[in-house]
Amino acid sequence: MSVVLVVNSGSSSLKYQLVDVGAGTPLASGLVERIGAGPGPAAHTDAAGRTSRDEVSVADHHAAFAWMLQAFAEHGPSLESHAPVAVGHRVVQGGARFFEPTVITELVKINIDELSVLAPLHNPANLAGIVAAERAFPSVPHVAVFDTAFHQTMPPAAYLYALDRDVAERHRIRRYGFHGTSHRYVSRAAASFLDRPVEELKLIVLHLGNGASACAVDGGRSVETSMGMTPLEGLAMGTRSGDLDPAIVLHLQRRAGLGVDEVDDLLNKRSGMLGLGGHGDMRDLTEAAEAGDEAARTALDVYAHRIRSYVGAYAAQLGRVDAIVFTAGVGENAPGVRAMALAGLGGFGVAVDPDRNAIRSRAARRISTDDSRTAVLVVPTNEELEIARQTLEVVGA
Ligand SMILES: Nc1ncnc2c1ncn2[C@@H]1O[C@H](COP(=O)(O)OP(=O)(O)O)[C@@H](O)[C@H]1O
Ligand SMILES: CC(=O)OP(=O)(O)O
Ligand SMILES: [Mg+2]
Repeated sequence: MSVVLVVNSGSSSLKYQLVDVGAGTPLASGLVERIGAGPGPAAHTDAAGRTSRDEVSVADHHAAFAWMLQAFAEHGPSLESHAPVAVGHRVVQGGARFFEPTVITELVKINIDELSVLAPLHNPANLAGIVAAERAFPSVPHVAVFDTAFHQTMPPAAYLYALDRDVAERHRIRRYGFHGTSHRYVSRAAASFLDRPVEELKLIVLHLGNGASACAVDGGRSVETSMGMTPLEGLAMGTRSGDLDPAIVLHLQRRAGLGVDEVDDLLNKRSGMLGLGGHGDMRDLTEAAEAGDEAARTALDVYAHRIRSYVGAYAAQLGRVDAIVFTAGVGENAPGVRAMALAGLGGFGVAVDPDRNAIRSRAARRISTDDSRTAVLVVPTNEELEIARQTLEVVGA
């Protein structure tokens, strides 16, 4: 059995999953929240799906790992009989430097740290998780799997901003794209569902989670994606604005008197569905909209409108679309959002079947009508399994 521990360290959370890569199944998973911010929820789920919940005050990522080790010891499975052969880390920003999963050395850590200027909200937390995990698991290799890696195949026409070339190069300003691990996994899973080689397919993948991004996948390679230099660009998200006129940022500083950090906070944490509709969580937002809340309804309209714009743009870039694929928390679980996003596209050969769309399932499925020229699919993502597989490949276990 090849067991890999997958770690996704956020600024205030630690998510982990122990994966049996051969079987493709999780042996355990868990989450510690509100790291460094007083008492917060923590949960550990064992292989049988039993979840034990706790309320913990963890000061930092080291303490979060200590909680995790304790949870394994108390609730299983045992990390002695299911010892991980490697630890795979989600790292958000790999810049133009990392385009493959990479065994973590001191030099790699310096590079991840240095790339923090391009992902100040993500890379420092990823690095803190790596350092803590190395201490908890000192005798196995640690591997970084980058969100940006899959998008390194984008052509310059897609990744360049129309900025002064010297300024852009000096500051490494370009589109990097994120959620690559998910876009890669889902595009392959969609191909396998359609029973066609991914090399033959032109796909639009819509990863709609708390963060959200669209990706045009041509022959299995990312050719365009909606997130840019940072995960702020593109679709409207739970709390992030997505696309804006850049002059708005200047206006907020010049006229509204906001400082740089205040603008950063506004655009990343208080905008999107939260800012427009009062709820950053799609479940709460759709509930409010159904109860007649006008602001929530309008926010949903904006969310769907933005997705439709990207679908149209990517269809034009690809020249043909074999399938549009919904994934992640919202994409997998919110039929109303899926229907709104693709409404009115019948003239372009995209037709969602309302009955198929309403079916709740955890399996990959088709939700388009039989005569829809473009298939519309729901394909659950599994970033942890993909990270575990790539980790195992690099360490050659
Ligand atoms: N049944 C559901 N209906 C609507 N939205 C859902 C449902 N389940 C989860 N979501 C939404 O999915 C989002 C979280 O997606 P997820 O992929 O888990 O995010 P992330 O990994 O980026 O934290 C939240 O907005 C949540 O409300
Ligand atoms: C990169 C990114 O936006 O990640 P998440 O969706 O997990 O916030
Ligand atoms: Mg996610």
